[in-house]
Amino acid sequence: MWNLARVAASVLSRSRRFSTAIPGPCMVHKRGTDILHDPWFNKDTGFPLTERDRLGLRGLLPPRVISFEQQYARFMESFRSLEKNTEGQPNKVVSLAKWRILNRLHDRNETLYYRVLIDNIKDFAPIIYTPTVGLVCQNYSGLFRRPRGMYFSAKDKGEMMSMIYNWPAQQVDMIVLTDGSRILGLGDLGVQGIGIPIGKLDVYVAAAGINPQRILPVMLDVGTNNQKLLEDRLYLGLRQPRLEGEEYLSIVDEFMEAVHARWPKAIFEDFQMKWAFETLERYRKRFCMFNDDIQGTAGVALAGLLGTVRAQGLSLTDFADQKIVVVGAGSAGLGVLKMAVQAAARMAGNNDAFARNKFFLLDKDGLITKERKNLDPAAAPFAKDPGDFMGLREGASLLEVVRKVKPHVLLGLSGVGGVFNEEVLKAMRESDSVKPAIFAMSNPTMNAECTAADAFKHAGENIVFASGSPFENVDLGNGKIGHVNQANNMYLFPGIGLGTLLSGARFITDGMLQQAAECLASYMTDEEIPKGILYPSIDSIRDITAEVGAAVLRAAVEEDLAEGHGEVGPRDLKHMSKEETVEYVTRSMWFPIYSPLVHEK
Ligand SMILES: NC(=O)c1ccc[n+]([C@@H]2O[C@H](COP(=O)([O-])OP(=O)(O)OC[C@H]3O[C@@H](n4cnc5c(N)ncnc54)[C@H](O)[C@@H]3O)[C@@H](O)[C@H]2O)c1
Ligand SMILES: O=C(O)C[C@H](O)C(=O)O
Ligand SMILES: [Mg+2]
Repeated sequence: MWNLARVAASVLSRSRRFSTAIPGPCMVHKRGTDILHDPWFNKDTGFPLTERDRLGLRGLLPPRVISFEQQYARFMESFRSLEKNTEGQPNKVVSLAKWRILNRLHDRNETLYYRVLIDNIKDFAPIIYTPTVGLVCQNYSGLFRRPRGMYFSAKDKGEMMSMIYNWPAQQVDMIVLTDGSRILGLGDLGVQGIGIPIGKLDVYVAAAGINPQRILPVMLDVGTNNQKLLEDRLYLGLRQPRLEGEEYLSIVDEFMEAVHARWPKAIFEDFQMKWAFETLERYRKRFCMFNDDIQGTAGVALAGLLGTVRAQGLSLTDFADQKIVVVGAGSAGLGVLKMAVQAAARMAGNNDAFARNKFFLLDKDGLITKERKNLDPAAAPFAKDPGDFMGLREGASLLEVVRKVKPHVLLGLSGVGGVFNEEVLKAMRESDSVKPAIFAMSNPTMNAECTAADAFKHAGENIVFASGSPFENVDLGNGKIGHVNQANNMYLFPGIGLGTLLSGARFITDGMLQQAAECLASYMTDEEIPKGILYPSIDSIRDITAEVGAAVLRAAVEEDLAEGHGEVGPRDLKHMSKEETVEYVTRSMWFPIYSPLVHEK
């Protein structure tokens, strides 16, 4: 059950900072320029003289040794001057320039890259992740300089088991995989979608402290149906239409078996988008995997929805009475509905039918009812009986639904920018809630269902607002601020991944995901919530991830799924208190500092 007592405990733990122990030595099998060209080991001008001797680097670098702090300051200075020099230029130009400077550092020196990323996560997350990552994917073939991650294509059929051994790392803990068929709200971007696994795994490193030597971004290229890309002479992917049906699944099956054979404990995240539900069902009991668009998004949205109940001064059990209009019946929207209905049903004493009654689902053809032709089986459980709510008919428009339902929450996961137009937002003024909530969760920024400014302007100043991509807070005048929340699955996926990894569980269960959502929901205090602050600041993402990771780990222990990780076995995990589990998760996070390098043949 949703437990407000957690709130107090979680606030206490927020003062705790992650520790930075003195690093142990790191074995390296290379020497000389090979080390300088390897971003995992490269320290640029930071190699101490003794290490330069040991590793055959003397003379390959300018003589002065620069400290890590100085290197950090130098990078930040160049970043700030780039910001200044690009002031006033089009958004796209500025965003790509910022991405390039970070990407160059990523390619050269990962330790420094992840350190600046962690320390400046609020500023840099929008560059390496949403929304700029969308722009990077759209332009990937032109931006391409060097590969990152692995590419498996339909042409590799029969070869994947051996290909997987081409990856240089001995151990991989976390894999993010896409087939590029639905990249944010930008559609099919084919091989260019690799930017998403790269960006998500950067967030895994920054937020969850997954060791960057143990991550693997993967693109599964089965073709693209994007005609523009197929005709683009720079396009780097397979120039063929997407494989479908059994042909498609046989490629994914082969890939899954190949990876599992080498790293049976690796966790997969964010599975194929178009095939999201089918692959989730197909693999979730055989492999340690989850689908972030379905499951991560659901948890983050649910945490926000529960926050809106608290913001209205109601008790959490009142969630069961909230009327929620979900716009978008894809992998994300259906995932949110499923989890929200389960939570509402629990609160209403397991009355599933009662809970469903309060949810309204729309897609591009309007309100989904049981009369819908070719009703998607995944949407069927949420389809309304036509006419049963104030005469709402099959295909009713969003405006009509909002006007009649007067929902407490309007939640968009449609991928369509601007569908919450002025009329729809104005209709939300008639909401039955004292603090109506508007969640424009589609990414990137251009695809958000509305902007933050429009939401406060048209729906009123008393709303609670959340968006998938970041927006600035809105100045409402007279010293009042309209707070903008970022309802993005980045609040949960790092903790789900890290908690699962440390638990050693072989599967990710609904119970583990529910605990993750519940943990995030209880993170905000009773002082913050009435101000419309539903999620913590991204600045505290490591602390949040430690809490979420611990919640996931403890759920795995409770379900008897935990097999332990490294030296810490299942019995140790069982005996850890909640606080000790959070400490353990925090201690397990990799933190970027230069380790002494020792050459080994
Ligand atoms: N904030 C987050 O954490 C988060 C997480 C996952 C997905 N998303 C975003 O959600 C969006 C959708 O993702 P998805 O995987 O569900 O995509 P999808 O393609 O599976 O589903 C899109 C759905 O929107 C519906 N739709 C299209 N046009 C519409 C319109 N004009 N009015 C109403 N509905 C309309 C479609 O019919 C479909 O049901 C994307 O923009 C994605 O970036 C955000
Ligand atoms: O990538 C994001 O920012 C969130 C989500 O996974 C999405 O697909 O939009
Ligand atoms: Mg996604």
